[in-house]
Amino acid sequence: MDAYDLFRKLSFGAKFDKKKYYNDALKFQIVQPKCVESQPRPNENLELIERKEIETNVNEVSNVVKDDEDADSCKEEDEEKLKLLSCHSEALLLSKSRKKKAKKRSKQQLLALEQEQTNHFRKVHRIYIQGSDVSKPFEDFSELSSRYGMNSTLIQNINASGYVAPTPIQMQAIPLMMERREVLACAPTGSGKTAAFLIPLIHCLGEPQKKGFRAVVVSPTRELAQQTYRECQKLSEGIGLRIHMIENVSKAVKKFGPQSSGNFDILVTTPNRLIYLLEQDPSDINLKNVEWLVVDESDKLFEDGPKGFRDQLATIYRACQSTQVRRALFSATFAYDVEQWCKLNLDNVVMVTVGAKNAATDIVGQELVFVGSESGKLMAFRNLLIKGLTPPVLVFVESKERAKELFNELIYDGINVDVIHADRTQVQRENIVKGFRTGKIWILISTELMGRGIDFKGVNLVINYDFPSSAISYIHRIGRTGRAGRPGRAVTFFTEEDRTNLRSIAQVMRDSGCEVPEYMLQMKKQKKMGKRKRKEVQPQRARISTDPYPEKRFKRE
Ligand SMILES: Nc1ncnc2c1ncn2[C@@H]1O[C@H](COP(=O)(O)OP(=O)(O)OP(=O)(O)O)[C@@H](O)[C@H]1O
Repeated sequence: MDAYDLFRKLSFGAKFDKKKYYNDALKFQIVQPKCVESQPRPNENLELIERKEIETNVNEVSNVVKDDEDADSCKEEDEEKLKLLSCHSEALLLSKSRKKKAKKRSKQQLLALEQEQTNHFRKVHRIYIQGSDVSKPFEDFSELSSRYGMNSTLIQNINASGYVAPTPIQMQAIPLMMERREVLACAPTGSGKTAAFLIPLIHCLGEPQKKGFRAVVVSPTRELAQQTYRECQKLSEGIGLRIHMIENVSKAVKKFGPQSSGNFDILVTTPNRLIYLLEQDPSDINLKNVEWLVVDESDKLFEDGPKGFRDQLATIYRACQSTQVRRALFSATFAYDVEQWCKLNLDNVVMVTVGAKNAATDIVGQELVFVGSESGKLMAFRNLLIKGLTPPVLVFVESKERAKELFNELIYDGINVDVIHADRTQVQRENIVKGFRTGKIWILISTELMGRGIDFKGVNLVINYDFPSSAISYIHRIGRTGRAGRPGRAVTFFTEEDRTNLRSIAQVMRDSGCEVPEYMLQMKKQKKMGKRKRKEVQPQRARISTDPYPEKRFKRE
């Protein structure tokens, strides 16, 4: 290859200003010589013949030289070719890697865009998360079949329950549990937490099996366990899973003990009954195949002391020995202890919070009413009755004694009222709950027993006859109204003696958009106290009575 060839190859595709560089282009044979229309001049022919002769001579000489140089020039030619080839392959590689990078960049951009959309979606629904690789929330129940292959019967059951769209906690907690992630979830009262854990649980268990219990749901009260049991039955209808409660411990030994068939899948229980069976020697219930352990009202169950379940919960955890066990904790209120425990003990836990932590649901209109004294409470209550109340109404008092006292006062007013507390028999409690649900009972007086988790549809009004002992208790009590998006109302009586908790409850009210007098928020903050001390600070309330000496203080046994 000569210099001309090489130049032609290297300049292939390049554009020259052929007018400006005509002579050079001609020299390198990039353009054809312009045709001369005129005849050659007479001397020109001679010149041409001479030039041709000279050229032939030169060619001959150069051919001789060329023969000698052939070997060398071939080598050079090869090298040039190789250079060109390597240039070409390098260019190819470069364009390939550029394409790859562009593809990667566009994939990253797509992922970033998707993440931005997900973040926006969470922001709109006030879903806050903590944890790594958090599953994408979903918007529509039908997505569960396309994303997770959810059983169509389960989807039908969800629709049959009247759940048109998922609530925010369901949007985020369901995908997490479907992907078998351990979860600590905190969402407002009445926001559908029960279905948020039951739906993925039913999906994950799949077909019924004969391996004994594969899921355990722990609730703090029997009433709540019964309610969860019913919801679980409703959602798993037609799937065949066997759901049980521990009705009677001696029957439970036969049903679930070592000699049993193992023909059961989900257990919904309070801690005490389960502990009784676990602590028999040998144990009367086997939890070694448990795949899901759900703790409802987790902050309550984590409380220690005589009313707390912390020790029982620890025993239940130990009994669920499978390395495959996944745990999920749900509550409307958040406790620092629970969060720390989850961070330490759960596997790559995801924490989900909907709305502000420890906030009252904002669809409940809340009022604080100063009633002066205990006798003032009864008057204020009767005033509300005179103005007209729309049942069902739930009234909270501090203790079972006070529940009985108020009941005895109201029963003579000819009101359709009943009372529920721990001294009533199981059958009585069940009948009362049923009566209140079906509208037979209009006003139900209760202790803290009904404060958490109970879902009475359409409770119009909650009256805190006795001031709640903490902001947490207030949030749960007033959360019995304003559920599943329906509006509600809560009236809280207070006296001079209730100033200890007034500030924190006023703050909860302000945070959920209610008006409260400024002085309440300016009151001195209470120091953190131990349980025993808090009990001592609880006001000694006068007996609820219209007898001649209602203000007489006395100590109840
Ligand atoms: N997606 C949904 N659409 C409409 N209603 C729903 C949906 N999910 C649940 N519900 C209904 O909302 C009500 C409250 O649900 P649930 O009892 O689970 O609330 P919760 O968050 O557990 O409240 P709490 O903290 O008081 O225990 C129930 O009546 C339930 O049937």
